[in-house]
Amino acid sequence: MYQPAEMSIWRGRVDHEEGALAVRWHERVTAMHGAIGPGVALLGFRCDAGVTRNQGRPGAKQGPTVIRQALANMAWHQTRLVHDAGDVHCEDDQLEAAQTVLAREVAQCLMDGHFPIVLGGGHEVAFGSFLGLARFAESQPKPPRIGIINFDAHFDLRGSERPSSGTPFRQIARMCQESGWPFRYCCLGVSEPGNTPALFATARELNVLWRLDDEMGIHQLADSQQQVNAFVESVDWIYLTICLDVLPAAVAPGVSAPAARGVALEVVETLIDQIKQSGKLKMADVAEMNPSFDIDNRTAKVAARLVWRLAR
Ligand SMILES: N=CN[C@@H](CCC(=O)O)C(=O)O
Ligand SMILES: [Mn+2]
Ligand SMILES: [Mn+2]
Repeated sequence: MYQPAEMSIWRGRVDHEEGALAVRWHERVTAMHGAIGPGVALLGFRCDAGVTRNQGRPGAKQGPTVIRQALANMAWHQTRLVHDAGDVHCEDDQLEAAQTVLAREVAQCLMDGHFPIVLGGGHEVAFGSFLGLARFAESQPKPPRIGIINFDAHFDLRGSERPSSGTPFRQIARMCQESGWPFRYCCLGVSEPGNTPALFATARELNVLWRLDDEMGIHQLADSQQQVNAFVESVDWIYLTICLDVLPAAVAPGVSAPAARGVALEVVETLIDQIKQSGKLKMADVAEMNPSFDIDNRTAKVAARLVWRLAR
């Protein structure tokens, strides 16, 4: 289920006649195995099972490939090392097993001092990511308060028996309840037409903090920043998860459920920078990249740009 990095994917334009600073990602990313020090660890989660189970449009399995391809050609402005930590493959419908393997890999990256960025896959990636972070948290002398910040048009709080891309935060809430941990979840960019009253009721029951997409315009940025700041202040560690369908469909068409409105990229990027500057960000993932519905690699490029920014 786990496969080490396939480094042949890291290729792109070469600008060496421009001098020593003319460097792109494909010339700097190294394989995790044999890594020379802690850095950013890119880990792919190749999975269609979550979206398929959630009545969505499959294709996210190819997400990690197209995000890496888009990253490969980006200019290198990074100050830290970036390692490719390989991929977790979900075979057929073996979603739970794939999430368990992802958790193991994430926990290992964290133990080794890396900053994991997981490339999805549907949003079922979040349960594996959180499991890995929770495992690492348990190894700390003092258990940290973990806060989840999800940029998403959807709560993904479905209560279905079968895990899917629509259930990860409900699964996490259940796990927290069973373990006696508080569930701290902040969902930014929620679309009212995209979530039934039942999901809003669940969010209320679980004390979820949220902000609607139509409360996140550029003119409302200060209020959004204040809400994010208050949440960040209330926790020790942050797990950041970005569902690409939080962005307008014109910016991110390559997802299972494109957003009619969405939150502007400039707002999402500004808030991500704010979260990063807190120094509490422990890991991140980018979910729902689906190349089957992309237009001219727009979504892959925007996903890569977000990873680029997180990995600065
Ligand atoms: N991970 C995405 N989940 C959304 C999909 C909504 C849709 O397909 O319209 C959800 O379950 O609500
Ligand atoms: Mn979503
Ligand atoms: Mn989602």
